[in-house]
Amino acid sequence: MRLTVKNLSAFYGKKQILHDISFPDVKGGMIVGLLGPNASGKSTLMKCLSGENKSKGDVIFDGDCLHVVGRKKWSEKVATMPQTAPAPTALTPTELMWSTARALALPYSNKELSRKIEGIFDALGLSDFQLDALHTLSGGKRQLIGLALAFIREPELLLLDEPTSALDLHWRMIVLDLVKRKVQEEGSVSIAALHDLDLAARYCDLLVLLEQGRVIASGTPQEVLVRDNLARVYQVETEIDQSKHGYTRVDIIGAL
Ligand SMILES: Nc1ncnc2c1ncn2[C@@H]1O[C@H](COP(=O)(O)OP(=O)(O)OP(=O)(O)O)[C@@H](O)[C@H]1O
Repeated sequence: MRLTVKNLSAFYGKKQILHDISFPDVKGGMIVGLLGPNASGKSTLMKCLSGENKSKGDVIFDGDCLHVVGRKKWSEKVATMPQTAPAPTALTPTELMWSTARALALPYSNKELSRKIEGIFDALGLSDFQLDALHTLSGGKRQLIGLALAFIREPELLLLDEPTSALDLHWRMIVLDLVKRKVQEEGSVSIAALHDLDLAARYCDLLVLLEQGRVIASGTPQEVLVRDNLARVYQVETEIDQSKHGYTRVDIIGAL
């Protein structure tokens, strides 16, 4: 599995939002972190990679070029967890999972689907809530259901738009540990838009730092998370060090 993104540009109407986005090829088993301040283009890039938004340039995954195979075939391999959690309706998580899987015509028997849903709910701590109406669940739990809906598709390319924004510290780690394990075991690729730089440093193999729709830096966390990049893009003064567990750590001193 390999994802290539070269010279990707995207527009809303006539306004260009993404400008010639390129980053190093992503191999199976890797998590890519998309970083950048509000409105830098992370969600737009996600939507281009999922095929939801039109784009120009080269987007090639597992030998298929997005702009050649078309959205329908592309979407068979891709699942997105959008920035917004599933709406707080009267549906239960179980009903939502079943209706989504059947609407997507996922090729599982009832028994297989039931087992898969059970496994995902178990991994995400949702088993006790599976028969509760969504509107009775917390924002964090509904965010986890958004992730469960992406997992049920067993995608080769998993796109996560701020997947942990509503989660507490414990669940942030559980979710990203799970994504890491999945991509490593399945050889799939995940791209996650993240605001938390320490989580990005800890879980991502490659970081892509955006500013106003352009790539400012891409590479390993050590290469991208440096004082000058963070001062330029986020207007913050930082000190960067290594935690004793070997992760890059960003100490934010203050706004510039
Ligand atoms: N549907 C749309 N129509 C027109 N412009 C849009 C639309 N969606 C986003 N934009 C613009 O595109 C730019 C990039 O937005 P985008 O949502 O991709 O940024 P982001 O980095 O994901 O931001 P955030 O961190 O706040 O979620 C912004 O200037 C935004 O106003």
